[in-house]
Amino acid sequence: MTVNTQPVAERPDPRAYGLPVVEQDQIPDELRSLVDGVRNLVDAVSNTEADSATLAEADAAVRALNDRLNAARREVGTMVRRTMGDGTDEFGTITNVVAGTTNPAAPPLDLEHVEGGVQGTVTLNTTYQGPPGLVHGGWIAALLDQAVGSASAVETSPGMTAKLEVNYRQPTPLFTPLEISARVRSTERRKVYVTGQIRAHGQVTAEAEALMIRIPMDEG
Ligand SMILES: CCCCCCCC(=O)SCCNC(=O)CCNC(=O)[C@H](O)C(C)(C)COP(=O)(O)OP(=O)(O)OC[C@H]1O[C@@H](n2cnc3c(N)ncnc32)[C@H](O)[C@@H]1OP(=O)(O)O
Repeated sequence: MTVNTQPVAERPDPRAYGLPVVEQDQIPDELRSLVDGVRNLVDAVSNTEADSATLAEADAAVRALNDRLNAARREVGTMVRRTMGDGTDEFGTITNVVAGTTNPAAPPLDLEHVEGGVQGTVTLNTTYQGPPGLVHGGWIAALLDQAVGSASAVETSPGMTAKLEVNYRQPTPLFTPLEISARVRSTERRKVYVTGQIRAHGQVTAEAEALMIRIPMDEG
């Protein structure tokens, strides 16, 4: 049977779709620390003016580490279950490029469930730079896509983005706390209409209107 009612309280368990699931609180502290360290490493590499000898030494060390870490890899599609501050459970892809717990390319963004959707704060460094000192427009869209997807998932059930329209109202600055928020506005069968905003210093810098299509769920 296909679920056509909304909102739905139950979320599908990714294990039913053959995907491995890791509990967020079972991710080792050492891996969390490594992710943070590599995030800082990417920033350092992006901006370094170190001499050639230092660069060659760093290159050799990083290549050796790659070999050691690649010796044991997770399955593609591995999911992580996170319990938000209010007790709502959310499943996400563990390497999601915007909010994946183990992905150093993902900025440190934790979206929390609030009435009608989600919100969170993130500060971006030059890894996310587009124009000088400003966030790349593609990353602005990515942050909004994640926020509308997460809002739709926690307010209804997980889905895919069918449409995302972004309005870039003001330049979005680096090194500034950005408030990311999204709210579900309405639902119609599997269609979920969501809006999202990014604010810096209380001013909207970008906003989105999105259509999410909920994944059809078989109920036995
Ligand atoms: C916590 C997790 C957060 C994750 C956030 C990240 C989200 C993402 O980035 S997802 C990745 C980007 N998106 C994609 O790759 C999606 C690619 N597209 C697809 O897979 C499909 O087109 C998909 C799933 C959107 C819809 O396909 P399908 O499930 O077959 O839906 P379908 O049965 O055709 O349509 C269902 C309804 O949606 C409508 N619809 C579907 N696509 C669109 C569209 N693009 N525009 C308008 N309406 C649409 C249909 O008209 C239909 O409406 P109605 O109920 O009125 O008849």
